[in-house]
Amino acid sequence: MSAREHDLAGARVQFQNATLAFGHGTRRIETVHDLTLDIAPAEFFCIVGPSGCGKSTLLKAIAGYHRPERGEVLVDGRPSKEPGPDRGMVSQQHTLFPWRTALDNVAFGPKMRGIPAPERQEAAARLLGEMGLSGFERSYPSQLSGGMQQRVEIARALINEPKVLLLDEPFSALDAETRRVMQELVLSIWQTRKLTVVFVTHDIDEAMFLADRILVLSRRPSEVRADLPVAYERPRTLDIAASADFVAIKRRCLELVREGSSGGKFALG
Ligand SMILES: Nc1ncnc2c1ncn2[C@@H]1O[C@H](COP(=O)(O)OP(=O)(O)OP(=O)(O)O)[C@@H](O)[C@H]1O
Repeated sequence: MSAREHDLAGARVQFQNATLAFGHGTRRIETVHDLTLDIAPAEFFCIVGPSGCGKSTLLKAIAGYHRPERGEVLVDGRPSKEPGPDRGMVSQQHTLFPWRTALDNVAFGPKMRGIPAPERQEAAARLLGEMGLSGFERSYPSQLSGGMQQRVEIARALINEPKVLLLDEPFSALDAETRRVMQELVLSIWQTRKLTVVFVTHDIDEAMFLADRILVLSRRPSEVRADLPVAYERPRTLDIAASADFVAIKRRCLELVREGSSGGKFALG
């Protein structure tokens, strides 16, 4: 691995006894309680759990938008105190500037960092090509489908050469077919760039298709219900998905999330 490749490879993400909360006193809402977690460099890590348990807050803590009340959130050993280009985030909401073209949206980060126009535009065009959007550089977000807008969002995160890609239910608004294509795209980005990916989803099938590991969280204030390795080769074909072990992991995930949603007790050993 060259020095540059080493520079670009994924970062280690760690939570050390981290408690995440909003507000104070009687208005305090604790989302995540005393979480200790180690996500390896270049791991594809999925988080599932009941609605409102704090999955997005976890991603925001890694991104540096939310500081832990107690404990630490570390990226390559350094506390994540503020957002930075080493952590790119894509969510379900569209956050593209509607008045900028796809190219200018993607080139916006480098523009803010003072990268000259020809260089940033060339990099943005290259990434849009990689996302399958050649020919749409001059299109505005309103002229693109939901899936195409998400491709632009991903390109906008990738142009900063992040070591960690944070994806917050990025495909939940897309139809099943587009969603499957986008999942393949994210896998290919991850495999090519060796990034660490932290992916939040409500969809266990999506997590099973993508993840090296699945973290199942309980209801708020959430704690870890299970941390399940999904050690299957990719692509995960129908044969793999139908195997008894694979189905058993999926079933366990589903039961844990359902119990979490209804407040039931942890029943599986
Ligand atoms: N800025 C904020 N101020 C106060 N409370 C907040 C804030 N952001 C989130 N919360 C609360 O924290 C809790 C966790 O929210 P979060 O969005 O992290 O959950 P989630 O698991 O991602 O939910 P969902 O699956 O529904 O997207 C919720 O109860 C939410 O109302």
